[in-house]
Amino acid sequence: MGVVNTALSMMAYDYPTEKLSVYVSDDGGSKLTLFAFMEAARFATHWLPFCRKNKVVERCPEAYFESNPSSWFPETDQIKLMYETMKIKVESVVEKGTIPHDHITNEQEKQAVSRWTDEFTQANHPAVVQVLLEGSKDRDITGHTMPNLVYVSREKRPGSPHHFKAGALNVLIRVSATMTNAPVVLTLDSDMHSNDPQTPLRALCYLLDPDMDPNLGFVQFPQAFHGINKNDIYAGECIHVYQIHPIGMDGLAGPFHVGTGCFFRREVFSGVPSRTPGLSSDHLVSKSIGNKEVLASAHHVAAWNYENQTNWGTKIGYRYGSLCEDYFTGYRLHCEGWKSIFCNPKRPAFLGRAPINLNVCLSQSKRWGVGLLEVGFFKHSPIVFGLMEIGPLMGLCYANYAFRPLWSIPITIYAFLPQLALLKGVSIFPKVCVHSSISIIDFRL
Ligand SMILES: O=c1ccn([C@@H]2O[C@H](COP(=O)(O)OP(=O)(O)O[C@H]3O[C@H](CO)[C@@H](O)[C@H](O)[C@H]3O)[C@@H](O)[C@H]2O)c(=O)[nH]1
Ligand SMILES: [Mn+2]
Repeated sequence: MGVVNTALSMMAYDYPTEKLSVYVSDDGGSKLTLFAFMEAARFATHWLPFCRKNKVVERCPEAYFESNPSSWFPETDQIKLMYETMKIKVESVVEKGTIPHDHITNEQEKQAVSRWTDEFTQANHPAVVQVLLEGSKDRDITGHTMPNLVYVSREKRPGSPHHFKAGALNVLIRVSATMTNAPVVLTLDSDMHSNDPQTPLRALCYLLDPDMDPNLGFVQFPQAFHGINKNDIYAGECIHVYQIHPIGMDGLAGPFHVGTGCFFRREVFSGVPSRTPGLSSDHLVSKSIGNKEVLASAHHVAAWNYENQTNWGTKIGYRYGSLCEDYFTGYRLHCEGWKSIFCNPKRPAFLGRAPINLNVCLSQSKRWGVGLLEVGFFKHSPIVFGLMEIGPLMGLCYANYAFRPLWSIPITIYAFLPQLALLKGVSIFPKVCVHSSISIIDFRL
């Protein structure tokens, strides 16, 4: 239900629905996820007008109902019941691992689910691009246009590299380019939700401002979290990464990309003209997203071998080669001359989940450590490539992170050495001579 809430909170943005398209990437390739989104699409036709009519600020349904809103509207009980029913239905389907026949209500849904044949596995399956809501056709219960909602599960074949999240995002960039090709793209992780319906307007204020540097490539919002334990014992909030350093970098070429909560100009991903003419950032999509041709090209660009012999991952799209694809991609964009801006409104634009147990925390730290060193010690190292491309200060900012995992060596030594020295009675610090003298500092007012 987490990712359903992510999508619903974005679909309910205060933004003309006919100009809004939400693409969901399911890297697990599960028909249960597709089912959850079919249900979400139905619920959205009630949720969106409810939020609009009552000017609800908290547009993530789970967070809204959890917050026990003080201003209870006449329809709140009804919509809450609707949400709870959907949640129970989806959770029971996920628990059973299969979708009962009576849960499939129309031919279109039946056809979509039938693509999960016996051979369909998580690591070996064709691309699935399913339009769940089509702005030009679907209406909410008040007759208002719905935003587009598209489910995407890219093709996976055993033995072929899929490049983790960077690969998934590149597929979404291409699929959205063939279907709607909006000039601004927001990326949001599945463990986050929008916390402020005005956020697109804030980002557009920067991106559309004629006085702004035309090289402004992305507007980065900080990551903020909910559900962190009181003392945040695993330092999951990472305030220096998400709040402090970006403010400093904002005075230079701009903050780094932190993987989520970021509005990009689509152009930044185009790098050089791409293989399919329809994928250039300025082409206008004239056909509806349900059109057969459009769907065919969406499936084509989500194929496992589409990127072979192309510049995807090297010169265009999210860059491959580091487990920290966000840091690496932002860095390469800065090196190409793009600028970024930090937008940190009082009410957090997005809220997400941070690691709250040791296991998750360690595996995240390990992944980040490996990802950062992959940048530090290879071809595009900030201390060589970076210093030349973005100058000493930005180069230093990026190098600070690329080599940060090396701190683990002195820190580990420091954690054990004093205790060992104490047990052995060896002094590890230089001896200090204490002279028997007394100094008096006399302050007079
Ligand atoms: O093969 C993969 C792996 C991950 N994801 C998605 O990537 C996102 C982030 O993954 P998560 O497990 O939440 O990683 P975190 O460590 O919490 O993520 C932080 O660090 C990542 C870089 O390591 C960034 O991409 C994230 O934006 C940043 O929040 C999620 O939406 C996943 O669904 C994929 O789509 N495919
Ligand atoms: Mn996460």
